[in-house]
Amino acid sequence: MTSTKVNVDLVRERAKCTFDLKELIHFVDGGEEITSERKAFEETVLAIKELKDDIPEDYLSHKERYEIAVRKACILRELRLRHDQNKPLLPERPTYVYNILPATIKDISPFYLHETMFLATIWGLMNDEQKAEWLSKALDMKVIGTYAQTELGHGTFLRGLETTATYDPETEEFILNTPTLTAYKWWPGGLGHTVNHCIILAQLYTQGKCHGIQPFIVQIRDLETHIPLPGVHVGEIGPKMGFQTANNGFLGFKNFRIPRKNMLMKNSEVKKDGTYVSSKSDRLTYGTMVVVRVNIVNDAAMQLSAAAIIAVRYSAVRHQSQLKPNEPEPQILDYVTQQRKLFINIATGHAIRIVGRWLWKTMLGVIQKILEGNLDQLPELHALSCCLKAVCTQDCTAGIEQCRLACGGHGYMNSSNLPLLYSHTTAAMTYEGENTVLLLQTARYLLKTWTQILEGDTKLNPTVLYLLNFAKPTDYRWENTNQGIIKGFQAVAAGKIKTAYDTASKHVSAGKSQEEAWNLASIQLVEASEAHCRVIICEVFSNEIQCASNTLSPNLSKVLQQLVELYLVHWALEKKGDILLYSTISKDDIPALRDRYEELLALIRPNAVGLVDGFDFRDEVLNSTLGAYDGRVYERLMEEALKSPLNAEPVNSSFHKYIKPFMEKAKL
Ligand SMILES: CCC/C=C/C(=O)SCCNC(=O)CCNC(=O)[C@H](O)C(C)(C)COP(=O)([O-])OP(=O)([O-])OC[C@H]1O[C@@H](n2cnc3c(N)ncnc32)[C@H](O)[C@@H]1OP(=O)([O-])[O-]
Ligand SMILES: Cc1cc2nc3c(=O)[nH]c(=O)nc-3n(C[C@H](O)[C@H](O)[C@H](O)COP(=O)(O)OP(=O)(O)OC[C@H]3O[C@@H](n4cnc5c(N)ncnc54)[C@H](O)[C@@H]3O)c2cc1C
Repeated sequence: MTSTKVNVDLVRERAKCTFDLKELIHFVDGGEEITSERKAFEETVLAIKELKDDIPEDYLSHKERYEIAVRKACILRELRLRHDQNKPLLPERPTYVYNILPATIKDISPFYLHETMFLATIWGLMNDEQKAEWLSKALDMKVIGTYAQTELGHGTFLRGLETTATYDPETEEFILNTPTLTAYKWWPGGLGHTVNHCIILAQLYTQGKCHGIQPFIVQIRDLETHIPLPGVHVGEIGPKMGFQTANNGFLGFKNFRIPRKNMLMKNSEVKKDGTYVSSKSDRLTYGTMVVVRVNIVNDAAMQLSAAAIIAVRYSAVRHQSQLKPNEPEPQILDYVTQQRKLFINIATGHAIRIVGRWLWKTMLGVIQKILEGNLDQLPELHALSCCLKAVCTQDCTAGIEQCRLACGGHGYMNSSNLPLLYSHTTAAMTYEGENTVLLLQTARYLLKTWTQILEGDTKLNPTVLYLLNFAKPTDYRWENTNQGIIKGFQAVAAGKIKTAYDTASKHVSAGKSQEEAWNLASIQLVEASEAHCRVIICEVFSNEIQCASNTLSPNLSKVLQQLVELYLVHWALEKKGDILLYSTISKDDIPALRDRYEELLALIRPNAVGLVDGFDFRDEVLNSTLGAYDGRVYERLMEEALKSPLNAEPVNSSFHKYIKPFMEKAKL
C-alpha cells in the first residue's frame, strides 16, 4: 500500500505557485542562514533513532507515555546543551529549536518548565552570587526544576497565594508551610515526578510582618534517590485535556527549612537579622511571566501554521460533492466557503509570527533598559504582552478548530494531529495568565492612558499614541484601503476605551466604589482591550510586510500583501458592527469590502498550497495523516487505523465474555 508518489492534485497545485518557495521559506525563518541552521538541527534530531516511536502514543498507558517522554527529554536536553553552547539564554529572536520538538515528544516535554520558566527565573531574579551558584548547574541538568506559583485555591490572584516562607533569624533559614489544602501548589509542569528543585512563590514573613510574594529556590527530592525530602508532599495531578506528558504536579510543605540565601534576591532582600529590603518595584517579581507570555505568542503562531498546512493540503486532495452536474467532484479547496475557513488562518499564521518577533524585540529592548535601572517602559511591555498573549492564543485556538472543521470527519481523528494542536493552544488561553484577566490588565493601562489624554498630557507611549487622534472630533474619513481600515480599527479602539471609561465613571458618579465600577464596566473593558490589540496586530503586520517588500521579489511581495489585505478586510467584516458604530464608514461601504474579500480569496487560491509549503514544517513535525507533503491521505488513515491493538486479533475476548452471553440472554 505504500508508495512514494505525491498526490496528483498536490503536484498540480504546486505547479501553479507564482512565487519562489525558497524565498518564502527564508522569509519565514528570518533569513537563508537561519533556514540552513534550522534544517541542520532538524536533521540531527531526526537522525536519532531513539527519538522515534514504535507504537502510536494514543495506545500507551499514562505511565508508559510519561516514561518515554522522560527518556526522549534526556536525549534532547543533551543535544541542546551542545547546540546552545555560547548562545545567549535570551537570543535575538525566538529560537527555532522548539519547531522540531513535536517530531519527538508528541505532547509536552516533562522538562519544558525547566527549560523555560525555571532557567528564566534563575537568570532574571537571582543576584550575581546566586546566579553563579545555580545557573550552570541548572543548564547542565545537575539540578532539574520547575516554576511553582499556582495553588489549588489561587492561580490568577497572586496576592492571595497562601504558601508561607517565615524567616527564622536564629538559624538563618526560611520555614516553608502549606497551611491549608488550597495552599497546595497545583499545576507546575514536571513537578509530579521529574524535578528535584522548584522556584516556589510564597508569602514572605519576617520580623512578624508579611512582605508579599517572593521567589525561593527549593530542593524537594534527594539528588541520588529522587525520594521526596522529609516535609515535602509531592505528586502528579492526573490526566487532562492535553499536556499528558508534562507531568504537572502538586506540592505541599510542612515546616520545611531552606537557607536564607535561597530567596531570589536580585530585587528584594532579607538580611541575616531578618530586615527586609524592598525592591525598586514589586512588579519585577512577575518578570518571568512577561517573558513567557511573549514566547507564547510565537508558539501560538507555530501551532496555527501547522494546522493550516494540514487543512490546506487535505483540502487540495479531498474531493466531495458536485459543483456542476455531470462534472467530477471538485477539490473541496474550490468551495469559496472552504477558502474562507482556511485562508485567514494562513494570513493569521504570518501575522502572529511577525507580531511575535516584533514583541520579542521590543521585550529585549525593555529588559536592557531595566538592567540599566530604567523601568519606564515596563508598563507598556506588560500591557502589550498581556493583550497579545490573550488575543493571539484566542485567534489561534479558534483558527485550529476551524481547520479541524474544514477537514470534516477525518479532522476529528487523533491521527490528523488537529485535536492535539487544539489542546495545546486552548491550554495557552488559560496558563500564564487567564486570557480575560490579562485583557483586563491591558484595559487598566488603556484607561490610565485615556485619563492622561483627558488631562491634556500628550506624552504617550508609542503603541497608544494613535489615541490622541481620536480624543477630540477629527476630520478622519473611512477609506477602503489598508491604511483606511487600520485607522478604522484605531477609531473603534478609541471609541471602546472612551465608552468603557465613561461607563466606569458613570457608576462612580452613581456612588459605586472604583472597584465595583470596574467590575460593572468589565465587559466593555475587555472589548476595548481586544480592539486595541487588533490595532497593534494589524499595524505591525502591515508595516513589517511593507518594509520587507523592499527586499523581496515582486512576486512574493504581491502574495504577502494579499495576505495582509485579507487579514484586514476579514477583521473589518467580522467587526463591521463596531466599525459602523465608531468609525465614519457608511453601510454603503460594506458591499465593496465584501467584494474585495471574495476577490482576495480567488487571488490567493492558486497559491494556497505553495503558501502552506512555505511554512516548511517537516512531516515528522506535522505528524498528521491528513497533512503530509505527499498527500497520501487515505493510505495513511488506513495505515494508522491498522495500528490499533484491537485490530491485532479478529475477535476480541470481550465478545465471548460479554456480548455473546448477552445476545444469548436476549434470545430467551
Ligand atoms: C507550558 C505552560 C507553562 C505555564 C506556566 C504558568 O502558567 S506559570 C503561572 C502563571 N500565572 C499567571 O500568569 C498569574 C496571572 N496573574 C497575575 O499575573 C497577577 O496576579 C495579576 C496581573 C492578574 C494581578 O496582580 P496584582 O493583583 O498583584 O496586580 P494589580 O492588578 O493590582 O496591578 C498592580 C500593578 O502591577 C502591574 N503589573 C501586574 N503584573 C505585571 C507584570 N507582570 N509586569 C509589570 N507590571 C505588572 C499592573 O499593571 C498594575 O500597575 P498599575 O496600574 O498599578 O500601575
Ligand atoms: C496546561 C497548564 C499548565 C500550567 N502550568 C503551570 C506551571 O507550570 N506553573 C504554575 O505555577 N502554574 C501553571 N498553570 C496554572 C495557570 O497559570 C493558572 O491556571 C492560570 O493562571 C489561571 O488561574 P486559575 O486557574 O486560578 O483560574 P481562575 O482565576 O480561577 O479563573 C477562572 C475564571 O475566573 C475568571 N476570573 C478570575 N479572576 C478574575 C478577575 N479579576 N476578573 C474577571 N474574571 C476573573 C477568569 O476569567 C476565569 O473565567 C498551568 C495551567 C495549565 C492549564
